[in-house]
Amino acid sequence: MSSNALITATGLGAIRGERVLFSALDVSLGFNEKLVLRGPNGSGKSTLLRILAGLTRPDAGTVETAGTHHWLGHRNGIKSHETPRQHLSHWARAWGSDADPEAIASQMGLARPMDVAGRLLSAGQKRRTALGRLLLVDRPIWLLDEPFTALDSDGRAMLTRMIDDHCQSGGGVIAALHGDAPFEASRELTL
Ligand SMILES: Nc1ncnc2c1ncn2[C@@H]1O[C@H](COP(=O)(O)OP(=O)(O)OP(=O)(O)O)[C@@H](O)[C@H]1O
Repeated sequence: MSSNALITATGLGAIRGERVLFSALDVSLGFNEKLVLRGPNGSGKSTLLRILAGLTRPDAGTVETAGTHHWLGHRNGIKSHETPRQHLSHWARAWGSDADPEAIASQMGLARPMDVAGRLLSAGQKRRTALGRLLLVDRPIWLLDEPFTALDSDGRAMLTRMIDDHCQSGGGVIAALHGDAPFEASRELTL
């Protein structure tokens, strides 16, 4: 693996049913890089992110990583009874984080709904809660599946700053996106 890479994936292939989603695909992510994944619905962006996160085995190829990752899928993963404070506290404990979950929730614009159950949160509040997990522990690789979904303009600006800060401090991001990227992408990969 290149010493300049957070991720080096080589010869990746994924077959779903009769369909080859991709084959012989090489993907790399360098330090400070923002790689945007593009492609129509069903082209395999989520599948590729899951493979890079080690959640799904590729049908061909290898993935090498030089660090830990955060993966954020389409679903926010917040239980119906769980408040933003409880959700972030749970993951802070699970990951041995020293971060203050309440401070992170506030930073994510969740001071008001801090103690509101997940089932009552708006779509954007749920997404902000899920995004707060990225700040609980410092992991160099962020794998984000349509992370701007449901965010208002302030939320989009906030996530853009988070991504910029993360990459400026040596991390890398791969994000599947539809539409314009609110941040300046280093590279794009179309499936
Ligand atoms: N476990 C599975 N079994 C069968 N087909 C699957 C499975 N997982 C994914 N697929 C199919 O693989 C294709 C790629 O799905 P994927 O979610 O990776 O696409 P995507 O590019 O992320 O799409 P979108 O832009 O709609 O989110 C789809 O046609 C999907 O139905």
